Amino acid sequence: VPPAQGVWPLPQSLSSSAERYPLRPRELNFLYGKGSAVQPGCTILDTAFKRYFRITFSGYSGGKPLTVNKKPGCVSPDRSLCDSAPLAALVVNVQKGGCDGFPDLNSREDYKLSIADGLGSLSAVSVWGALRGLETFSQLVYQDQEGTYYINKTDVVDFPRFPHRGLLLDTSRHYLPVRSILETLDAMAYNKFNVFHWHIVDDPSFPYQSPTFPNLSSKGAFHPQTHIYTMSDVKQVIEHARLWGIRVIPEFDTPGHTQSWGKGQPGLLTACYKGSVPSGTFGPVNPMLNTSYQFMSMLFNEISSVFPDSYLHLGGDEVNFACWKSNPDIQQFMKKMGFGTDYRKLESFYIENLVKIVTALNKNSLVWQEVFDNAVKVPADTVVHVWKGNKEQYSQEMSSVTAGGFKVLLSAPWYLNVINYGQDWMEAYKVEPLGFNGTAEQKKLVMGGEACMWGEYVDATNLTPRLWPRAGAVGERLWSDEAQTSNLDMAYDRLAEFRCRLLR
Ligand SMILES: CC(=O)N[C@H]1NC[C@H](CO)[C@H](O)[C@@H]1O
Repeated sequence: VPPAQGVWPLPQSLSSSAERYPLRPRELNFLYGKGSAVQPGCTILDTAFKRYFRITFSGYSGGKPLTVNKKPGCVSPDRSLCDSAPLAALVVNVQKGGCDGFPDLNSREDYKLSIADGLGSLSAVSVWGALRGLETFSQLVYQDQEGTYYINKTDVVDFPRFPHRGLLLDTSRHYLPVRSILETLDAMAYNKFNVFHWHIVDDPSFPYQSPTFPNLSSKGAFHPQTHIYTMSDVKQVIEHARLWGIRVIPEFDTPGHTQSWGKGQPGLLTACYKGSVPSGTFGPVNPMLNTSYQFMSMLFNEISSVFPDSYLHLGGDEVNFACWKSNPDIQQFMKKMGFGTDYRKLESFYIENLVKIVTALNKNSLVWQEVFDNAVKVPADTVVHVWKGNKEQYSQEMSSVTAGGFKVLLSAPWYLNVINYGQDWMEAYKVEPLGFNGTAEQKKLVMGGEACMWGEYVDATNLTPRLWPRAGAVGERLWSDEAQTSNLDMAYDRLAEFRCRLLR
């Protein structure tokens, strides 16, 4: 694969020529341009320069400068006469200042990269775009058979097709050690993903250590000391992600998927009944008790200060009404509220109250599609996350949600926890997020999507091989131009090359 074609995801525009420049690792400098609004001392780029030096020259052992080799077609016996001068520097110019912030949905990730006449120049509007350009630069460098590093004369103008390009990890079905999360963030950056959707708690375990409610993890985690995320673990993940330009959006899924919550917060979940007596099992959060909302208010108040992103994912998926139906107090409450026997109204009552709590904390909400399907009244800027059904069903859902005026994210065809024999990356690659019936206005409401790796059968032993390079197919679909990425054979060659890079 010609090196420039190896860049993954494919840039919006890339042109390169046979002209190439050798690179001497010990002589190449990443420099801030004189006019750059960002200068040394910007942690994000200072650390990125170091990181990308290691990544670009990952095969380099620091030995003597490698012999400089022939330019193609060079006939002089004196090899040194043949090569162009080595690339001396990559000069980075960032238009807007700001290095101590966090990426968000509106961050500018576009950049321009040109390698010509022995000089590399990278310009970007923000540091986040500069990070994307550094990733592309690192993928343009290659070694010839003698090990000399080269980069071809190249011009790149690039920007993402969608602003929300996410990956969900589920740390409840199986605990994932922090190092697995950090490694995943690194691989996400190589694929230009920019959102880590941390599905941090669920039915089986509650590993998030809440300073406000320490019993939630001490009673609800798989192990109260070893299978938890302390505040410093959480802050380490958030900072590591920030340095890569990746947002961290936590999901505390309620009212369903909350079995582990009940261990540390007695009285929070609905007691299920068998006839007229409690069965001893528990169901969704009890939506009729004020104590439930007081608890949620305190917990989400803490979560809002721990996680800086302006979005929180509230879940709202797969609420099983059977337990609510069995409980005589709930039955009483349904009558009092005039909900009749429509338990979707009770679910809406709960979600509406929760969204009010979260909105009061100045956070925007992401919710799974059931919240929309059950006609829950939510603020207009709530993002609906489509996850159910086959192509026909999720396309219909995308159409309905955007017709309702809501922003939308697509995950349904990208449940990578579902594995098949062979090259199933192709199915993920062929997805067209805008392939539903709708007006141009509706299409503008598609913020992007997320690949999901649910943890029922995934832990640190198989997470990475199950995720990569399959998730790369989603990464290219969400970053690159649709028309330029419709050929599976070309994608195969580039993805194979990219996988080799990942293995370095
Ligand atoms: C929104 C959503 O996906 N909810 C559940 N659906 C099935 C998944 C496994 O494929 C997980 O169990 C997940 O918790």
